[in-house]
Amino acid sequence: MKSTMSAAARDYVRAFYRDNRLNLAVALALTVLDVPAALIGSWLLGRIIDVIGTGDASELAHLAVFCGAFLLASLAVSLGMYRAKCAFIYRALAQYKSLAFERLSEKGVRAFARENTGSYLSLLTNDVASIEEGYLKRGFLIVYHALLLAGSLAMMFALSVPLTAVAVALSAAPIAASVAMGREMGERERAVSAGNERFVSRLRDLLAGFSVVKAFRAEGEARWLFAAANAEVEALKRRRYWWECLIGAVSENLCGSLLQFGVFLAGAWLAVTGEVTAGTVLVFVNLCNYLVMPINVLPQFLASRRAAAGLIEKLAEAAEKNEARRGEGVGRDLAGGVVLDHVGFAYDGGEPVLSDVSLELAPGGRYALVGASGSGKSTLLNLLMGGEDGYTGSIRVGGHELRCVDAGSLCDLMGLIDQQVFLFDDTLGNNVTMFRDFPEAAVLDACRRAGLGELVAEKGLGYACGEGGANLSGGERQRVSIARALLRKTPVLLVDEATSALDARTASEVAGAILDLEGPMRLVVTHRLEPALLARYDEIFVLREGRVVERGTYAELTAAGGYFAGLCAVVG
Ligand SMILES: Nc1ncnc2c1ncn2[C@@H]1O[C@H](COP(=O)(O)OP(=O)(O)OP(=O)(O)O)[C@@H](O)[C@H]1O
Repeated sequence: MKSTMSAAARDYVRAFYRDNRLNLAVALALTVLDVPAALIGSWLLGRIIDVIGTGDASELAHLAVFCGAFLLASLAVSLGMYRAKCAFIYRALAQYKSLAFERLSEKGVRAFARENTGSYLSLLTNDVASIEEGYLKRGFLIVYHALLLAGSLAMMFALSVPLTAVAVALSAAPIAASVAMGREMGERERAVSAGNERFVSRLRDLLAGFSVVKAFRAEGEARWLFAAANAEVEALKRRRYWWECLIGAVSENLCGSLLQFGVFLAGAWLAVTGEVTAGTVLVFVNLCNYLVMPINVLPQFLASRRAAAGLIEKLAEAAEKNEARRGEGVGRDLAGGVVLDHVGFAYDGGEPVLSDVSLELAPGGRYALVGASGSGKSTLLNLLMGGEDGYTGSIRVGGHELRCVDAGSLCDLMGLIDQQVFLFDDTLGNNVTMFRDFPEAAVLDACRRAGLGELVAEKGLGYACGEGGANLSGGERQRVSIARALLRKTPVLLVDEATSALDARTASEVAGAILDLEGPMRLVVTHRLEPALLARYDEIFVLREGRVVERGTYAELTAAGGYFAGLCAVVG
């Protein structure tokens, strides 16, 4: 199984064993010891029957003492085994999930824009539960049952060769049936994983969009969407469970009844002819259970383990997709500024969203990007954030072509104040610092400049923001995003309609605060065409259907009386 795994998937398997080999070794050693315990139990039953036949009371007393000691010893072995297994399995899972999250957090920014986060939720919840059951727990059970099968056969062989031959012959058909059916199990397990992924995606959307659903009175439709996803995943689980039961029933009926009756009858005949004792027949009948069980479960367990290995592979593939780009580092002085030269861009081979865009943005400069809705403003900011590589022309950042710049270095350069603000269900302070260490004075200063001064003075940095920032107003949420960007002090600040949720006065104050900043180059997308603010930009770029149709200072553009002047007239 290991050889078919990719190198990336093997990394995840290695995460199970990191600093966990001692737990594994103890668990395996005690699993191995548990096998003779089961076989000795069968042997004891046979001995007791034979002693009854001889009527030797003192031998029976010895056996009773031995039985007591044996039960205590096997209990100790079992408890030790379970404890070591628990220690191994749950450490392995914690390490596996940590590695998965570490790899996901290293992905490029475009990964989270383009991929379905529902699939990651499923990979880290449902699939982890399948890996726990199918890969880790069943791994031990496979060892146990394989040894039990081998040990039972060896013991049978030692007790009676002809009776062992009968048992093996009667096991052949059910083994073949069980192996053949086990293959289908893997398919069904994978189908359940894919169904879980779709279910989690749908549920996440319905819960995240709950307010929209309510506002639209679309509860009935939401229930229908949920019901469809729910029914699909449960139907897939039903198919999987049915197959599991079918394998069990076929193996148990074919193997269990046929084997036990067959061996019992053949053993009785050998006992009548004096070849074996009655005790030996009883031991055989009991050992048949240890043949039936492994034949019943081993193909299933091996199939589940293969299916679970497939889930590890799936996670490895998902984590590798859209990996953050490693490339050239760019100095924070941003020598040469940001230069776009005849840039064009289209989403997924569609119509061009940007065409022939050429801009020069100097370090420390103030630039505004204006244009009607859908003219490509956000797309342009997204390109500068490294969100898409498929542009034509050239974008040079500090002298380096953007698509060759290291993703981490680009993040250090670019701060984004976005339209949509994500807030953690945590304190105001942690939401501003994003859990990183900053001097408190710097945090307070950023809050004050972002217009959060009053809130912080009244409620403090420890104020709980609530889920998604539910305890803050829309404007306060946006100010948190502005405070974050101010605190990071990146050389470039990209601002996408950051003041849209603020009232006119606060919006002007916040936009003014961004313009007042010393140091960063600012590119501000704005629909607010306030003359007092627009007059403060070094240059305004006017986008129309993806093209820069006008550029200049506010005074120049208004004097020209073109498209920009028209936009100002409409908005004003
Ligand atoms: N991820 C995407 N995939 C496909 N098309 C997209 C995507 N994002 C935006 N578009 C399309 O690209 C065009 C430009 O969108 P963009 O968001 O850049 O415009 P905008 O000027 O920022 O608009 P607004 O002012 O309304 O925010 C639109 O036609 C939009 O539908």
